Amino acid sequence: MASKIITYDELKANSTKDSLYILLHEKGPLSFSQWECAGLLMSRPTVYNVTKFLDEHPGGDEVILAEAGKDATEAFEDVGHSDEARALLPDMLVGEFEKGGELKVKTAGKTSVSQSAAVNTAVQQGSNLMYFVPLGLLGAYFAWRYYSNGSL
Ligand code: HEM
Repeated sequence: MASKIITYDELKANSTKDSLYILLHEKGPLSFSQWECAGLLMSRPTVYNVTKFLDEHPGGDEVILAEAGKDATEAFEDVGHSDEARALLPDMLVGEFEKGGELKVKTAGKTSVSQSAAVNTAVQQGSNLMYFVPLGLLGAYFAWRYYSNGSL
């Protein structure tokens, strides 16, 4: 099926209440857990026109507006939208997002990327501690045995 290609500029140009496009990675015919395993390889970045739906959205218009000009996939999936919610998407379809446009979306959202990098570093440091604390205790134990044997 030939699909319209939406550029990053078009996505940005439609980021108000009067005209709002949302970028979502369409998961295709797989169920969510299968899609999660297959990761982004199986999904296609797709643009939807949600302008008319904004007032009807059970989660309110602000949460969707906050995703304007960004990749809304994570926000959309985090909510755990029902199959009924997903079934509404085809009627709002505008087209496929331009290849490489995602890079621009990622650059535009740099702060959140660096924030998650900071979280990753913190988690990594936390798991390093998990190794160092027991190793340190073991070392202290042997040092104690060595010195206490020596003094006997
Ligand atoms: C075109 C995209 C979207 C559609 C078609 C859609 C549709 C729906 C529908 C039908 C519901 C009712 C519950 C359900 O059936 O799952 C819902 C709830 C909700 N949606 Fe969306 N949604 C969209 C995008 C978003 C985005 C981007 C967010 C951002 C966080 C969001 C946040 C929420 C929240 C928080 C609820 C829960 C409301 C509640 O139960 O109080 N939605 N959505």
